[in-house]
Amino acid sequence: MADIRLEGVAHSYDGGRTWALRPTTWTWRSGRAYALLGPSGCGKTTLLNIISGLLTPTEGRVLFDGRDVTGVPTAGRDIAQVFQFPVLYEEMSVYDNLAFPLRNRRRPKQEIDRRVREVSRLLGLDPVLGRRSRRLDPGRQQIVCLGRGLVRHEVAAVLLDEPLTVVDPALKWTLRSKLKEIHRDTGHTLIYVTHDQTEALTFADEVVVVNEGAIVQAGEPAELFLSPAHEFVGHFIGSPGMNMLPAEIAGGVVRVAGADAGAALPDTAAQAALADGEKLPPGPVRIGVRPEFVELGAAPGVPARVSGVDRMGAYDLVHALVGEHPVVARTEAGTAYEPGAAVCLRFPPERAFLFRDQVRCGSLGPLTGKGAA
Ligand SMILES: Nc1ncnc2c1ncn2[C@@H]1O[C@H](COP(=O)(O)OP(=O)(O)OP(=O)(O)O)[C@@H](O)[C@H]1O
Repeated sequence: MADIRLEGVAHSYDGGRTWALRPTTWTWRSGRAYALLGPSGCGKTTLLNIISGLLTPTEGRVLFDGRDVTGVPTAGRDIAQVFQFPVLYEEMSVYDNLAFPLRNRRRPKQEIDRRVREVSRLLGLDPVLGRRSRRLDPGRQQIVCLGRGLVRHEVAAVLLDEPLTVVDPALKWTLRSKLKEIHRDTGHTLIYVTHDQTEALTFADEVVVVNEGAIVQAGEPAELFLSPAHEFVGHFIGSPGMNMLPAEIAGGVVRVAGADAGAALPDTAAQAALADGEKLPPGPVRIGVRPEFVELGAAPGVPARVSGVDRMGAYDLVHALVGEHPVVARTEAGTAYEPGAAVCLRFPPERAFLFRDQVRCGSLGPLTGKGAA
């Protein structure tokens, strides 16, 4: 296993006209389980193929434990890769497919047998160990591919590119928890590519969110949910995603639709650019607040009108309009709000953030003195 470092890595497929991956510096730390999360076409596979050596980046360097491997092909990198669709030796038995990476490296027979049986047991492959791979359905074949990717202890990393696409939805949950179990057992560095937030959040120690060829934030699942650093993370994670409301900072106070929503507190990064005690500059911002944290009630607050209620069973989603801007609040099931009702919205200080040019610059603080709720 190794720390895998990307230094200023960027990639263009068309001679620099467009960039599938914009200059990226990032370290994948040895032994951690990462999810690489982002929408289709954002550059996830490009990034993965640069790590595995299937692709040489247009710019930058790839380092494995400090060793420059930028020009080293896949075979010289000691990487295991599992693709979206099964790639197996179809005429070989499941046992032989699992044993293949170990035999290839001339591991002792006993060790091979022990590892194959461990992985087989964890992935539920024992009943089909002797069967030819082509006789299995595609879902089972993909599980064999997973096993083959995980069978070696000493790989630099295991890269998984949407590996559960062909697997039955009911089995996905089981397999994800098996993957975690195998990860705990082997301590592999895992990088798991997905565009599915549930898959990413339930699997990874750390989720790396990519959008338009750039890493926009990385963190533990709770951090991405509770403290998004970029509007994209707010939208993409959560269901429904974060509300974004246009607002204005004036005299250190954030105003929305004529009401004071809270004090404008700069983030640490924004604070560093400001003189001691200086406030966030006046002007337009967007308030980001998750539906889970929007409070509905009587004045004071930001005036809104209820436009609809979705009864979800376990909870309700109350849709409201602030002027013409939609806001969703998640409430307990059986809320009494009806479409057309006037309501006031409050955004808890520690749960509402301020964004400029999509990047977080601050948060909403409690109002003191005049205008305080
Ligand atoms: N071989 C290629 N030649 C030209 N353009 C490519 C090639 N592979 C990918 N691209 C483009 O690069 C961008 C990033 O693609 P990439 O496959 O890395 O994204 P992704 O996030 O993995 O998407 P998906 O989830 O759909 O697989 C996209 O605009 C894609 O069209």
